[in-house]
Amino acid sequence: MADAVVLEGLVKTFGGSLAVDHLSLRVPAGSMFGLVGPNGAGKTTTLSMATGLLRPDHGTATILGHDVWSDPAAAKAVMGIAPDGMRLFDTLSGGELLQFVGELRSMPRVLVRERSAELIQVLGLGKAENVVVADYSAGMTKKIGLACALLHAPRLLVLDEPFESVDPVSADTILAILRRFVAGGGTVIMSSHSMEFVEVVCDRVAVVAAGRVRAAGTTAQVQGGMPLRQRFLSLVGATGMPADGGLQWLQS
Ligand SMILES: Nc1ncnc2c1ncn2[C@@H]1O[C@H](COP(=O)(O)OP(=O)(O)OP(=O)(O)O)[C@@H](O)[C@H]1O
Repeated sequence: MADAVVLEGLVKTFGGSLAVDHLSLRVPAGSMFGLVGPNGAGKTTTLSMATGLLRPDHGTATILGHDVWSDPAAAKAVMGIAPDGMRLFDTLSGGELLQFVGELRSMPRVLVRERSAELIQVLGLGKAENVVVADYSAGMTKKIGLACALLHAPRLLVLDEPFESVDPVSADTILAILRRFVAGGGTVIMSSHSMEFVEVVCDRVAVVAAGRVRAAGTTAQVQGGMPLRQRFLSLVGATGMPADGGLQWLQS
């Protein structure tokens, strides 16, 4: 299987502190790929460098054969991204935002209208189509962000926590959309903190900690015969409450 994403030796330092440390990763085309790791592991920084939002200090990112930093237009044409906390033009309504994104992508207006109507309906945003995005709930914002990422029918979707804040019905819908996308040859990379979810949904997974890949492969390979949560904790080193019980004052 050809690789949809190839990351080689990515490095990013913020103010002398290493966020991503010579990270290399391959994501085969047609996979539903989960990127997991503790808070601050470097997932968002990695995805930002992979999608052309953040310039790496070192290393390369190649999307479907296009180098993200030497040929950004070609790379960005084939991907749809919904990064965490992405600033949307939130003074626009959901419908206007999709029109605007379509224009940025130089899509024909009729096509944008057709696809927007379908996405808004499927994602259950019908009542919110004419409401400004600033007034959306967290889950609605997630869904309109996904609609923006899907509008131009990309071949790679890069999603930061796509199911966070989303209700179970909408999560099922989003999952069905992503599965259909992958069945059609598309590739999805998603970051997530839900091990149970990644275990069920993703056919491949990479565990990142302190800016490095600790394990990567098919989900079954990474699990090594144990629940992903357990494998994750053993890979990243579980740190929890001290055995002697910290925070004694909470019981006072
Ligand atoms: N713009 C920035 N300026 C300074 N430090 C940053 C910046 N962005 C990220 N970092 C630091 O880089 C490290 C990795 O952060 P990153 O957001 O990539 O982690 P993450 O794995 O996505 O975490 P989370 O699961 O909490 O979202 C952290 O130590 C973070 O404080």
